[in-house]
Amino acid sequence: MPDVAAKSAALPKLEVCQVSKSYRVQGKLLQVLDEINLEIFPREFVCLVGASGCGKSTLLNIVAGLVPPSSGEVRVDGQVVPGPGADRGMVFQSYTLYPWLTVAQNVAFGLQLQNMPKAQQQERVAYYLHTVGLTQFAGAYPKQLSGGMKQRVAIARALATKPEVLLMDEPFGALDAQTKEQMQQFLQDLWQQTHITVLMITHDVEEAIYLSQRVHVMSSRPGRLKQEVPIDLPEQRDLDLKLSPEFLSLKREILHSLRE
Ligand SMILES: Nc1ncnc2c1ncn2[C@@H]1O[C@H](COP(=O)(O)OP(=O)(O)OP(=O)(O)O)[C@@H](O)[C@H]1O
Repeated sequence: MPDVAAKSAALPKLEVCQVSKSYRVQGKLLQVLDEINLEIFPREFVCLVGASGCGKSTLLNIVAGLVPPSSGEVRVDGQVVPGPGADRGMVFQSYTLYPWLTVAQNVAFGLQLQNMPKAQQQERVAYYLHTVGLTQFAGAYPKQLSGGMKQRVAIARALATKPEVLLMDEPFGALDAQTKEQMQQFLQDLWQQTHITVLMITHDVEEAIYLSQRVHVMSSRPGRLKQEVPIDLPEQRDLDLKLSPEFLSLKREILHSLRE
């Protein structure tokens, strides 16, 4: 975790500046997000937690450039981002692999769009398939994979273009409890290896604490960031940590904040 001095010296990797979002629904203005300000520093893993419908996906989609904000802006390395870009890799909750492409072709998809030479693509794909432990499944099709494996392919695909920030929208929300815990351990280990900057949304408080250095709690209607909770737990984590008094105390604090 960046200590306070190191953090203040570093420039933010990702900035969400005064972002608000409203939709017009049946002639009325529905304010979904109200003046969201957020800074994420290089190598940080930050989670947003909030009740269903509080605007988490809307915020992440704005950061990804998939939805325009009504006001405010998003910056990566200090530059305003006007739309989607290879600097932000995205992993969604639902499986978004192309069923007609093999695992390796799915991971190569963004590289092809960048017109990367074939040999370099193969090298990059092999590296990221190894990173997510799926080398043996390079030639398999998505329908031959379990839910957890599909999400590992989606993560490899998002990482393959070497984004500055990885954005994750409830990536384990569709998995059973046991697979979900395995994937949390997998993502924790992956982050230890790559130290990529991550912004993830989840409504699973334990998952947020286990994975992050900071958790932001969102309130609803309109969505606001109401509390920032630093997660002062050791960087190296295993699942037993979830039973420790420090972990349970953080969980209590965040659950209380969500209920207020
Ligand atoms: N395109 C849209 N038009 C109108 N309203 C929308 C649109 N997209 C989202 N909303 C509304 O914005 C609010 C926030 O939705 P959003 O999906 O961002 O919440 P969320 O916190 O991600 O919810 P969940 O955890 O259930 O996925 C909801 O009330 C939703 O109905």
